[in-house]
Amino acid sequence: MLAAKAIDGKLSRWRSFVPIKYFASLPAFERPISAHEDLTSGANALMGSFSDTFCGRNDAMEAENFKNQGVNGFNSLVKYRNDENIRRPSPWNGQKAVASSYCFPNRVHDMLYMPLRNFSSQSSATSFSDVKTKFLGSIPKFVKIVEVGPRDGLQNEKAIVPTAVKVDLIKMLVSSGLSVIEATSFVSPKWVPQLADAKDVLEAIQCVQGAKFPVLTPNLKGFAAAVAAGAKEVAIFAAASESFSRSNINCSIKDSLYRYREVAHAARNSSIPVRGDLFTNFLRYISCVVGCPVEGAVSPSQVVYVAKALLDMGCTEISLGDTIGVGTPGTIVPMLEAVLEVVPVEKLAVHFHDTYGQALSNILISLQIFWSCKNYMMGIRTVDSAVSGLGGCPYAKGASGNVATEDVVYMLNGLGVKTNVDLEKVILAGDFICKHLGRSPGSKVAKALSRIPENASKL
Ligand SMILES: CC(C)(COP(=O)([O-])OP(=O)([O-])OC[C@H]1O[C@@H](n2cnc3c(N)ncnc32)[C@H](O)[C@@H]1OP(=O)([O-])[O-])[C@@H](O)C(=O)NCCC(=O)NCCSC(=O)C[C@@](C)(O)CC(=O)[O-]
Repeated sequence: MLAAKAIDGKLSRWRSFVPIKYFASLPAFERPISAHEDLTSGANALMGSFSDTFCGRNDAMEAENFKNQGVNGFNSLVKYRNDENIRRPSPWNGQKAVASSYCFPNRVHDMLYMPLRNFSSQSSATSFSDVKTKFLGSIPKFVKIVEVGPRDGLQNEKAIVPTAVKVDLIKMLVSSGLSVIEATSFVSPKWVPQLADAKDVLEAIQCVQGAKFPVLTPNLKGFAAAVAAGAKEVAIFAAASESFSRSNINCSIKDSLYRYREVAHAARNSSIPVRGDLFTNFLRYISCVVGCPVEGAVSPSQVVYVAKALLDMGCTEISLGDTIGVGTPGTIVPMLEAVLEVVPVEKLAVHFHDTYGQALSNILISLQIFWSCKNYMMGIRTVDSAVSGLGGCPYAKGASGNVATEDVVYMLNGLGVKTNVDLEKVILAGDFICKHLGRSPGSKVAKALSRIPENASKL
């Protein structure tokens, strides 16, 4: 087991830019711990919130004991509090556990947190709209989900997925209502052999109606090949970190921007009718927006520099990628604030990997964020995700999958945000590709629903 100090040292790589103003209302312990707040003061704060919660004298003594044991005590305190939460009635909302016992037999923990809603992710409580206005007012009514599984997901698979399976997956995703599906990449097959069939995939889905199929293009060669295969939208991908740029596309940030200006120029000039339609969109990525596998924390100013360059060259949408999934709301908010200074909110998208399990909270804070000085009253409206949480980047060691589309849809349904995506159909698509890959679904929602008897679910 790693010593606590070593873990703390590793984590401090990602902790440089912690804002307090967005989190001022959080209890001290739940506020992001900044570099100068150590675990012992976290234990102090936890003890405070713990004592508030349980009030009893024994609890206070227990908490004091744990506190005196330093870091180990901190962990024991968390465990003690969790155990007590299970043993006692839920202290936060006073609701009794009502989940039908046959759904989660012997799962006291699940039952305590199960809302009184018969497995629906959507609140039926009348007071929910008040809560929504108070806390979730800036959340858009509609969120566009950009499905990146067939590209970001499959580029990272050890086994090469047959073209026909990729095409079937894309068709299933379209039938679920997803309106933008990143289909593949026109990159060097020596670098990403998993997507060497880009031309065949794109040609095979030309007749599929109902969705857009952007493809990644790292240079003019990729752009030309994509257009020849029928692409109507291309996405470029720059990095906010110098080292990642070199390992991912073999050139500096500056050189990559030069290449992308060439692609942008070609895109603008290619009012070439592409199989009947005009070439429409030129989009997208900045990788490593809060952390780089080589350099550690990435400063918001580096992201702003690249974002401004992409905007100036004509990108219609800029997706901010936490490529290795190290961000928390504590680092995502200052990065977004900085980028919103130069890019209008309606042109931004977020792209989170779930390595540390932070993706949904990062999405939620991105939907909530608004830039009061400029009167943006709504947060970000475009979210990337991958069916079944597929993904990772072959050039970002340690990056795990993208946030799962199923989990994002479930959360947005729960918030009453429209996506036009049918959760059940995405789950089927996830099941299809996971069976092919020989693994169980990476989506928590898909896993949970697979455990519930069919007639118990009202989703
Ligand atoms: C950019 C290059 C091509 C430079 O690679 P290079 O080796 O520096 O390029 P080069 O110009 O020297 O060419 C080398 C060879 O590649 C060929 N080539 C050159 N370009 C192409 C092309 N477009 N399509 C097909 N072939 C190409 C070229 O013709 C030549 O072939 P050879 O003469 O040796 O036979 C390479 O580094 C590359 O393909 N990198 C792509 C890496 C990649 O796809 N990474 C994953 C996507 S990024 C990501 O996942 C992050 C993101 C977007 O999801 C956001 C997030 O998660 O946060």
